[in-house]
Amino acid sequence: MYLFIINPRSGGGSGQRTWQAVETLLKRRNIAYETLFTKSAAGAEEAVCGALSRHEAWEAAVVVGGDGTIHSVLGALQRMNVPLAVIPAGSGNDTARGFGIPLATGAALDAALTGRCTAADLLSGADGLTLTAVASGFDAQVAANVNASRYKRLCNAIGAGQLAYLFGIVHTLMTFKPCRVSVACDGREDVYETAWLVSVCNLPSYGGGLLICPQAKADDGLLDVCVVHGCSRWQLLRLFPTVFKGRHVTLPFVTMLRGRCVSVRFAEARHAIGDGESLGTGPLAVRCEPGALKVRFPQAALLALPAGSPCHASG
Ligand SMILES: Nc1ncnc2c1ncn2[C@@H]1O[C@H](COP(=O)(O)OP(=O)(O)OP(=O)(O)O)[C@@H](O)[C@H]1O
Repeated sequence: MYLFIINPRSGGGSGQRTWQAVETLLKRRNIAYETLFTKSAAGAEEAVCGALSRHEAWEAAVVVGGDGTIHSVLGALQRMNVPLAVIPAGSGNDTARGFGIPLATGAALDAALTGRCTAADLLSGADGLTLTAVASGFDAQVAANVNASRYKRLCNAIGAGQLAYLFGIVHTLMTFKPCRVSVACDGREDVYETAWLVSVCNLPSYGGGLLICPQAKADDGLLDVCVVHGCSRWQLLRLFPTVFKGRHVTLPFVTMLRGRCVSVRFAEARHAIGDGESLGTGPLAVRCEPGALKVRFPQAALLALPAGSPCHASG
């Protein structure tokens, strides 16, 4: 039995359209499933636990949505020990990218139904669990500015949601000020006087494919950290195109770290996001929870994730 968790609003309405396509395929293939439509992140965990308690043997809980929707159900899936599968329907879909899950609906459904499982790490902190990355500073401010903007609604209305983030980057670049940050990684503390951003990653990308920590692996028991500091606005702007290929990591104003426990303390209040969702403006302390979540991924992605094993029903 599969539980489909659907956020119709994700991807500006793509969740609803994607579910309609999935439903047709499931009926055609005679697959047994239940559905849970969630209206907001608040209460999603409880609703998922309630739905999962009704049966013993779940093959997987399949999220039809984006990274934010996945974020809202991580605690429930970990608690109920049910594998996560994903049909990407968000705007970023970095969880899917990180596990080699295709963005095309039919192929993603195949992976959900016939894929293998890996025991993926999670980031755990005071604000709960995160699967992709916790980002603080400039990137999180871009997200906050875009979400509060009029241009986001305008761009979504004309079907150009990604354009809003380009506006957001330019808007934030003009107003954001770097400041001192202290980053402690497994007990070793470093201070950066003019830091733009600190990203703590479990998967390589966020923001719709920005390879901020290209070496991050979901199942290595470690968190990868990227600190951008000591550069001008102009240098930061020029850094962006290089992040699509992960080539920024060798730049002199980029420091990469790796560890199990990471804390980040900016000298001034700075926004933070986990899986793209707001975590407020306080200091961060996150640790890696190795192998905390089973995730289904396609057979074809086995080379990238060698720890794959057959998925077993859970209860
Ligand atoms: N379980 C949920 N059900 C309904 N709405 C949710 C749920 N979890 C989060 N949300 C809200 O829906 C918004 C959009 O969902 P989601 O983040 O999945 O899609 P997206 O933002 O389009 O894609 P992505 O996160 O991949 O960039 C979230 O920002 C959040 O406000």
